[in-house]
Amino acid sequence: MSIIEVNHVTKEYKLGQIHSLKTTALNQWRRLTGQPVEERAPFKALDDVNFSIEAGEVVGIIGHNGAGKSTILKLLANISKPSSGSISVKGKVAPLIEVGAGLIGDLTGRENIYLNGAILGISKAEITRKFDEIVAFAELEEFIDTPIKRYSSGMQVRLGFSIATSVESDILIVDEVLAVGDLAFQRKCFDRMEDLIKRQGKTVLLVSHNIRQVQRLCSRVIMLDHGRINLDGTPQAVCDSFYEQSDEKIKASTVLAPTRTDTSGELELMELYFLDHDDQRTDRLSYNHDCVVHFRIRALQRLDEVTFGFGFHTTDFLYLTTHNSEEQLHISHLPPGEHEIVCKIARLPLLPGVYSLRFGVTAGQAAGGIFYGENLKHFQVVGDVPITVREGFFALDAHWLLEGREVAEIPAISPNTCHICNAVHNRSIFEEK
Ligand SMILES: Nc1ncnc2c1ncn2[C@@H]1O[C@H](COP(=O)(O)OP(=O)(O)OP(=O)(O)O)[C@@H](O)[C@H]1O
Repeated sequence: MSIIEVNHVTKEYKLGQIHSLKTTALNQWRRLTGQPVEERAPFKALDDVNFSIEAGEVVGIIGHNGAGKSTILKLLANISKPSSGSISVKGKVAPLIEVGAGLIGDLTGRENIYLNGAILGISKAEITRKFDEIVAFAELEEFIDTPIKRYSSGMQVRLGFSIATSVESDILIVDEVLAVGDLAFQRKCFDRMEDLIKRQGKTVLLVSHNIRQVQRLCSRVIMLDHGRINLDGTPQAVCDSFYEQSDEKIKASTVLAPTRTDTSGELELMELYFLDHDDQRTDRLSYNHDCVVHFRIRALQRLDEVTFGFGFHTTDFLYLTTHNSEEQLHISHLPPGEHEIVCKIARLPLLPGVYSLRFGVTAGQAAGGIFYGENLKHFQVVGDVPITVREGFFALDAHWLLEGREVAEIPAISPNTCHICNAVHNRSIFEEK
């Protein structure tokens, strides 16, 4: 029997109720002035959702903003009820869903720990036994007798996470809240979650926009799309598909993507484009094929000792690599006017996805450079990647050897002639004799 079962669950909200004050005032005004009052149809945050989870599974829930991720967690934590369908949860749930949820502002950290324990059905004796550990993990020793309303949101999350993960429970439900803490604390939470999962075999449901984190922690991932389950499968398959869909969305909106440039006024970037391996202008480059980046610039004055550089970054500004002309192209001076600079890239090693380009120019002694721009041009890398390459942004050109030889060259069974009976045995039989 599954530990969690979600059967045909639909959750409806009335859209107008989200901004209730504003909507009420607006409707009142319309009634007074004889205008039709806007009545909106109920909106389905979840639409006929079905899944079950076995004990010990670690399930990530991903999807775009408003896909229904938090709504599912709230239903499972019994914070809200489905409009139709049924949910069965067997076991004690420790939810960590909203910053400050379950904490009472006027009570101190100490009082909140006991209160939360009671809500989770934990005895006072157990809480007393775990108290120091909870406070130490949350790093709140100094503030434990301060009312929670004086805590920052990060401090509240630390306390909430520490309580939820210290008490005995069967199912841990964690929403995006972890992103609120500082990086060092996020790391600590991540390590604790790994420990709960790997050593204690706890059932965990995790909502996160941090797909890499989901991929690392989870054994299964559910992707939601407009309140429906779009995919349910292995982290690799579901996260890959999510990346592909996000890349497509980004690609579709890239024309309007803002560029970021900073120039001293000595140089202008006139044009920037790629040529593919067939010398065609394109924004679609092929993985593992040669390509060329063209930069057309205008020097507004004579420039001395010029170096060009460019790099690739992801659409969320993770810098991947840079290359500069310093060692290959010594430009002692560049006269005013237009110039064309070309950089040839051999066997583009970027894995399929959407990326963007940055470009910079330094001249003379100017420490900060005379031109720098990023997000200048989006491009897509397409192509088939060998199954040896699984994740990340680059494919290494690498080869495996077994005892100094390419594995493929060694026959599965190596025949040897037996010196006793003259028959051909495979190597292991021969060696045993
Ligand atoms: N209390 C509510 N009243 C009305 N609508 C709501 C309420 N809670 C959520 N919704 C709506 O339901 C939809 C799903 O919301 P939910 O918070 O589950 O999305 P999510 O996938 O967690 O999004 P995000 O990634 O932005 O946190 C959204 O359109 C949201 O506006």
